[in-house]
Amino acid sequence: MKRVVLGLGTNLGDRRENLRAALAALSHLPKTEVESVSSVWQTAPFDVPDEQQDYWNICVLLKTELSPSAVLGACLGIEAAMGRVREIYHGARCMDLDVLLYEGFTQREKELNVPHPGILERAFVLFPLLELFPEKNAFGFDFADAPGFKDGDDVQRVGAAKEILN
Ligand SMILES: Nc1ncnc2c1ncn2[C@@H]1O[C@H](COP(=O)(O)OP(=O)(O)OP(=O)(O)O)[C@@H](O)[C@H]1O
Ligand SMILES: Nc1nc2c(c(=O)[nH]1)N=C(CO)CN2
Repeated sequence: MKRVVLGLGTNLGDRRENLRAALAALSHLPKTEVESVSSVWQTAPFDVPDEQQDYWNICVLLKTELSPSAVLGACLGIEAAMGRVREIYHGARCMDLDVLLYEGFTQREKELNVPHPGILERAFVLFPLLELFPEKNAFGFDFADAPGFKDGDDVQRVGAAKEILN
């Protein structure tokens, strides 16, 4: 089993229901277990082209026997099943699933770029990620001093996933 970290974000429609639906779908993936889920973080839209609602972001740690490309395929499938439409670059979306980290795997391709190149720059990823890995982690990343924490004023903890998403 490999450990995989996904980043989820939603800022269109009912953000609570969207995160619930995505987590339910992840829990039904074959050969995969959801090991832990970060708190829900409300974050100002970062690097977007228009006026948008705040995001709700979480990170999810999975254990899986799926390959990196199968995990990506599952993420894209969940986005599609939830009705995601891609029109504008970084437009508002009901669900975005990013493969942030996959244990023992690095690939720099447009179709699958892992570790995700934005991790250290994005407060909306760093806050939930640091909750999953408060100390050392198996991915060789030191999140604690990442530059993205400078945007921490725009990040608010909504609550534990257990409370908010049950
Ligand atoms: N690590 C990754 N996780 C998810 N998708 C990836 C990854 N690396 C490359 N991709 C590719 O990116 C495409 C998804 O782009 P999408 O429109 O969701 O980008 P975005 O989420 O808006 O931007 P960003 O990647 O900056 O967060 C997918 O078709 C996928 O093939
Ligand atoms: N706060 C926040 N901003 C974003 C997010 C996101 O998940 N949260 N996702 C983006 C494109 O993937 C662009 N900007």
